[in-house]
Amino acid sequence: MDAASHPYRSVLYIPGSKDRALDKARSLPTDAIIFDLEDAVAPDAKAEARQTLAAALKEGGYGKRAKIVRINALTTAWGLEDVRVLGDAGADAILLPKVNTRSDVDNLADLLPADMPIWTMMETPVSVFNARDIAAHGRVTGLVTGTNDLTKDLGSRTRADRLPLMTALQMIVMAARAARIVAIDGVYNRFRDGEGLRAECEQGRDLGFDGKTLIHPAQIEGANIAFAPTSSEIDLARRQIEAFVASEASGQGVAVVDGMIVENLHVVAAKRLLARADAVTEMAVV
Ligand SMILES: CC(C)(COP(=O)(O)OP(=O)(O)OC[C@H]1O[C@@H](n2cnc3c(N)ncnc32)[C@H](O)[C@@H]1OP(=O)(O)O)[C@@H](O)C(=O)NCCC(=O)NCCSC(=O)C[C@H](O)C(=O)O
Ligand SMILES: [Mg+2]
Repeated sequence: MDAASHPYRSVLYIPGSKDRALDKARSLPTDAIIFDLEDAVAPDAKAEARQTLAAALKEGGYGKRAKIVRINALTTAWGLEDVRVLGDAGADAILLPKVNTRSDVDNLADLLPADMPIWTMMETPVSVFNARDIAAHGRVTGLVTGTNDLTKDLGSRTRADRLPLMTALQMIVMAARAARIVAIDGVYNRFRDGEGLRAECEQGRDLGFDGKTLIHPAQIEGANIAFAPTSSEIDLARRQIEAFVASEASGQGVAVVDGMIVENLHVVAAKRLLARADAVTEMAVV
C-alpha cells in the first residue's frame, strides 16, 4: 500500500484499549488507522488492550482503511509481547515508536514475518539525524512524525507556525521522498479547533507530507480535504499533460499552460497528482 495506490490523507490514532472507538472506526471516513498500544494506553491497561485489539483485527470490518498497529518500543516491558500477539494479526504494517537508528528497525524486522512492512515514528532528535538511513531500510514503508515527543525532546515551544520543528519536518519528508515511501505529519492536539487544524494540514501539504495523523474523528474531514488534490490542481494537471503531448508531437520539448512552462518533469508531477486523485476516488467506492 504505497502512497500512489492508497491515500493517507487522514491517519487516525485509536487507543487499542477503547472498544467503542475501535468499533466506531469501522464507519469513519479515514484513509488509515493507527491502532495504538503505546502512549494512548496506560501501563496497567496494556495487556488487556493487546487482547482487545487482536480481537478487533480478527473481527475485521475496517474495509479499505490501512491498518497500522503501533506497538511499544522493544526496550519496554511490553514491546516483545506486542509483537508476539500482533505481529501476524492482520495489520498492514507495524509502527515502531521511539526509533533512533536503523538497527532499531533491524531488531523488529528479525521478530516479524518477512513480508510485514514496518513504519517508524520519527520523534527523537537522533531519529531525525538518521532519517535517511531509517527510511532507506528495505522493510520500512512509512515514516510518521511524532511532533509531541519531538517538542518535548527539543525543549521547544509549541507555535502555530511550527518554526521550531521546521528543520525536522523537512528532513523527514526528504528522507521519505528519497526512499519513495509514505510520509505522515504529526498530530494537532487542539482537536476541537477546526480552523487551527486546517491551517496545520495546509502547511503539512505544502511541505510534501502525504497526510496527517489525527486523534479525534472530528479532524478527519479537514485532513481529507487538505491532502486531496483540488479540482483546479486536477484540471491544471490534465491540461499540462495534454499540452505537453501536443507540443511533443510537433517536435517541441516544452509547452506553455496558463503562462507557465511545462517540461517533462512537470508532466511526471501532473501524472502523480492524477494518480493520487484516482486513489482518493477509489477509497470512496464502497
Ligand atoms: C482525545 C480523546 C480522549 C477525546 O475523547 P472523547 O472525550 O471520548 O471524545 P468525544 O466524546 O468527542 O468522542 C466522540 C465519539 O468519537 C469516538 N472517538 C473519540 N476519539 C476517537 C478516536 N481516536 N478514534 C475513533 N473514535 C473516537 C468516541 O468513542 C465517541 O464515540 P461515540 O460514543 O460512539 O459517539 C480521544 O479522542 C482519544 O483518546 N483520542 C486518541 C488519543 C491518542 O490516540 N493519543 C495517542 C496518539 S498521539 C501521539 O502519541 C503522537 C506522537 O507519538 C507524538 O509524539 O506526537
Ligand atoms: Mg510519541
